Amino acid sequence: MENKTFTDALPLTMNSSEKQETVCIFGTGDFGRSLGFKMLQCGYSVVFGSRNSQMSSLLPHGAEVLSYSEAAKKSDIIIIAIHREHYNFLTELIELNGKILVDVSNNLKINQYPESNAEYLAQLVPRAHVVKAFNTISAWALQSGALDASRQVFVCGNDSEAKQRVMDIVRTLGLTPLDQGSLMAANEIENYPLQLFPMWRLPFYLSAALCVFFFFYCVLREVIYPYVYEKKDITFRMAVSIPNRVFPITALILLALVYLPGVIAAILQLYRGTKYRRFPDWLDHWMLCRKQLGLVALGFAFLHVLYTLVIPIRYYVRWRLRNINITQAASQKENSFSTTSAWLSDSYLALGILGFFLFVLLGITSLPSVSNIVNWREFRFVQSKLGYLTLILCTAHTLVYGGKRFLSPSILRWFLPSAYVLALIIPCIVLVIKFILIMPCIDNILTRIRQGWERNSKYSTLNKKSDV
Ligand SMILES: NC(=O)C1=CN([C@@H]2O[C@H](COP(=O)(O)OP(=O)(O)OC[C@H]3O[C@@H](n4cnc5c(N)ncnc54)[C@H](OP(=O)(O)O)[C@@H]3O)[C@@H](O)[C@H]2O)C=CC1
Ligand SMILES: [Cu+2]
Repeated sequence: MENKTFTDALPLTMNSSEKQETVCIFGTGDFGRSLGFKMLQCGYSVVFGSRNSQMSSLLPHGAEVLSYSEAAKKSDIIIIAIHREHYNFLTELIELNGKILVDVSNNLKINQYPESNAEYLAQLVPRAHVVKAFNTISAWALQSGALDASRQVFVCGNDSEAKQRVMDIVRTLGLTPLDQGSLMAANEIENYPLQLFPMWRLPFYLSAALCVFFFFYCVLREVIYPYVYEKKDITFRMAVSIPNRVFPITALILLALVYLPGVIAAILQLYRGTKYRRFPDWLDHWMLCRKQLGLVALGFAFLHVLYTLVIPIRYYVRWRLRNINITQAASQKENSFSTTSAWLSDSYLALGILGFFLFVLLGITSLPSVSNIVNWREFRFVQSKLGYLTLILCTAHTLVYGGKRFLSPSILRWFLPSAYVLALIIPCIVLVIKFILIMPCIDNILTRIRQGWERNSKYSTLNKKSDV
């Protein structure tokens, strides 16, 4: 990477004839310096407020350093790049009255203080207009220019003019401001950088739980059971064969779980007869992480493909094929060709390949760079229609692979059915309910509910009366 230093800061966006806007930054720490560097680059003139008003070699070239109160006089926008614990001295600065104070601070823990840092600042300097911004951008990213993943700057504040001016700065710095409303949103904005993969947590835990459960289930049925009853040591199956069951099963169940909340929501709407009631929190959260669930499912499907491709080079498989050949040669008897088996094997492979292809297509269309170029209707079409088609193909792939083998009672071991039978439960439930929901009579009611029609007309007349 190109090694930039603070002294290289040169205006990039403003030409010399334009009057440079002055911005004041309180605090010459890591963040204050990085932001100052970026602002100088973008054509602002920067004045630092500091306890030590001597110019240090660490500060960007072209910036001025003054005492806090002197610096505050230079600009009506002051960025407070100081930790909340040191805000106290700001109460004594009368120069801050009427100015726009930008709170960039973060905390070490979620909900560390009763009120957000920005609200606390607003209490300390009640006559200033406090705007929360920049806290999700790191000093390192500002300095190195590595802002690709985090160009979004959440902005909130009670004074809309102040907020607008801060958003203009954000835009000039090449970042994307996202207006989050009043200062009440500051708490959420401050908690945001402290969250670790919030939307990925449920998919990760769920897939880990499914993998562990199905792994031990398969080991019990396919390794321990033969050992107990036939004294056969087939523990080697734990390396490839069993994972190659666990991964597709996990992928199929996760894919079904992407579509399950949608059908639950539809059933809830049908039952309540209105769309004007909130879904329970767990359902809301589940709906919000469907994309992540789908991507994790795609990862497992990919693993299944890799594990399947190595089957021909496995020692056990080569040994078995050779033995069959030798036995047939010795007995001079050829196994007869079974058209049914050929059909079954080819169709489950074809279903698997097509299912995987559509799965990958679904994954690609969920990427922001792709979903941004299709409209909402096209996105819904791909994610819903194509998604269900993928689920149908993958379920059929599993069904054909198992065939009647999984369902015959003789395959029960310790009363446990094959893991594939368990894997098919949720996908089949989702597909059956979906099939019922798209039947014209039910689909009509659902469409009307979604257009705002209330089934319980007495309720709606009462409502209208109370509105009057
Ligand atoms: N570092 C980062 O990547 C990010 C930081 N932030 C936020 O920016 C703010 C500044 O962070 P950062 O620059 O990393 O912190 P630093 O500790 O590096 O800098 C804090 C600055 O605050 C000033 N300050 C004023 N009063 C005091 C005091 N009593 N004791 C100590 N320092 C004081 C100091 O400047 P001086 O010596 O000039 O007076 C000091 O350099 C924090 O609120 C942080 O949460 C937000 C996003 C990212
Ligand atoms: Cu498969």
